[in-house]
Amino acid sequence: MFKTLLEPFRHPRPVIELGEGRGLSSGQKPKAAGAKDWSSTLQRLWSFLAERRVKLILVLVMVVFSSGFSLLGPFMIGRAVDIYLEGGGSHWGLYLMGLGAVYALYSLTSWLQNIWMIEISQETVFRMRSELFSHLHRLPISFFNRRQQGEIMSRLTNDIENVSSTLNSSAIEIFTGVLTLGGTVIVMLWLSPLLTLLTFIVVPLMALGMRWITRRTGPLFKQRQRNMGELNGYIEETLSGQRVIKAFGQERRVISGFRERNNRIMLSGFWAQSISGFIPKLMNGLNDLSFAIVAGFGGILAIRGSITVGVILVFVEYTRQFTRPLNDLANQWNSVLSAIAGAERVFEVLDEDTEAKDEKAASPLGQIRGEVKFRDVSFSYNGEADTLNGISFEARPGEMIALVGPTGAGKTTLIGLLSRFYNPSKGTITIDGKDLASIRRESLRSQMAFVLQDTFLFKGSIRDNIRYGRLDASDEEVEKAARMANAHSFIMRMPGGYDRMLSADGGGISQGQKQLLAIARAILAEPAMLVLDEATSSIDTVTELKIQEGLHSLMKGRTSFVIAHRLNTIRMANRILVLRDGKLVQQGTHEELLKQGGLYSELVMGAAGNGAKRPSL
Ligand SMILES: Nc1ncnc2c1ncn2[C@@H]1O[C@H](COP(=O)(O)OP(=O)(O)OP(=O)(O)O)[C@@H](O)[C@H]1O
Repeated sequence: MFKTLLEPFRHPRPVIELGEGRGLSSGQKPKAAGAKDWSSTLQRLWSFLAERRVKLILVLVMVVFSSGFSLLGPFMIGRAVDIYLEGGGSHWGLYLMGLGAVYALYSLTSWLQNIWMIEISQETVFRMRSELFSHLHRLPISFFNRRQQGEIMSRLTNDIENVSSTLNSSAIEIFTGVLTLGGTVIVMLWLSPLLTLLTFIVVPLMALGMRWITRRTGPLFKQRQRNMGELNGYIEETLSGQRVIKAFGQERRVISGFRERNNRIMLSGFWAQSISGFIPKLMNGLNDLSFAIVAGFGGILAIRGSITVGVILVFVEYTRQFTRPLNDLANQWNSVLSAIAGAERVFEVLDEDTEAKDEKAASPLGQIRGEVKFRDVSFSYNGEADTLNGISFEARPGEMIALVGPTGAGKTTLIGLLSRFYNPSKGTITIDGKDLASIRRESLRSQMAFVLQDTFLFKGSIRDNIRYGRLDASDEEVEKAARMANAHSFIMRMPGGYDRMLSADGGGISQGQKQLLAIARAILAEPAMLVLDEATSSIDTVTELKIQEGLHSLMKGRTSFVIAHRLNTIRMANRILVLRDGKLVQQGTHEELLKQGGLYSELVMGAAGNGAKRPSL
């Protein structure tokens, strides 16, 4: 066990900010965060807090009061003792009554500062969380291509929670600590500069000890946050991949993968907590030392008559008060480090570029006819090799265009460009003669509907899932769309009909039924243009026929782009685009292309050999 725990020290893991998911090559690893990064993270965190500056000022005022009252307490005790010893009558009793009032006010001001600080911290993390979530939804598809969902979620939950709990508890402690420390030193110097200097002997020792400890714990807290993100990513991936894991009997491997990641969290957590656990011990030891110094030297000074016994009492109490905030600050430092690590990971996502902004002059599209032109369009994912190369074609309004070609030919990428998920690196795409780059994304996508292979259904009723196509559609319109999509009869056969609740991602219904719901959803949206990715999974002939009919009603009068896998669909197309290695190698109707021979004929022959049902088109 101990050998394993020592592992991070023998082979320190490289600092990898976003793990493999981010797609950074080893030469691109981000730098380890230094003090400069911390200060810029703290500045940004401050910019969030500063929005609540009025409340913050109130908290500070309460901190000043409560610190003042906590300083006044021991002073009054000392005075009461001195007055009693000097035989000063009943004055000492008045001091004790005043002491009661001071402690009551101390409790009130502490309570107010706590309540207000909790409010500030909750509002701050609420804004951070909202900003992060809306930023995530403005990020380009390429961002999500590079990352695990669970890792992203960990930033929204764990990391923000870390910031929240530190703001809740540590911020007050730090304000109070600094103020109490300052106030204590001033009063101590006023009472006895000599004793104060003697108390200060322990300060350099404290600073050295703290430096030693935090230098070790800081990176470990950061590591723990990263490990937590990694584990969450792994959990999400393995839960959503349950079917594949079970089908390939990979449970053991998955569990051992989990154990490995869990172990990393345990190790970084163990060392971060264990080393930071030395802080109170160190502080207590040094506290006792300064206590002994003050008591010993104070006693000598009192015997010589330079100070009173009351002053020694006050001093002993102040010595405790002097080391306590230092102790608190030291303890809070670790949680501050952990919050900084969390905030850094949140800001990292906030710094990601959102989808390239629409050009200033970008205009809304207006109702489109659906004439699409690609002019010498090229595109590359990584800025190196072209995924699409010199593509030119035309789709007239209402035409159905089938995209065919071997796997990896670039069919999905072409559709991605048409929807402006990506921008072409060369060439232009126009809709009704307008350059896509000059059209607002939102107005473009609002006129397009997508029926993709991996139809996504949300947790909710069948009706709500269809209504996702047009939120203001009435129940009658929803049912009409379902009838046109051929989905009505299967919906009515289900218990609950349209109100039947689906679990997340349409659990509880078949692939074919999911497709029919997706078609109904698209029909309801009444788009001017359609993008269909025909399912490759085999569906029974009856359902397939229903899907074909549903698609037929959907495509009528709409410019449609279909990534087609079935000969029946392809034959229906007004034009077929044949892609190979990112190039458009042939285009025409089914008959024209068959006459030409070439890749299309080969694909169709292969398909025929395959039983003509599922060609590898
Ligand atoms: N996000 C991405 N980042 C980098 N390369 C990608 C990305 N998506 C696809 N590619 C690459 O681009 C090429 C074209 O992929 P695309 O998905 O467009 O092909 P496809 O014709 O739709 O294939 P399939 O029929 O298998 O779905 C492939 O070589 C693929 O590896």
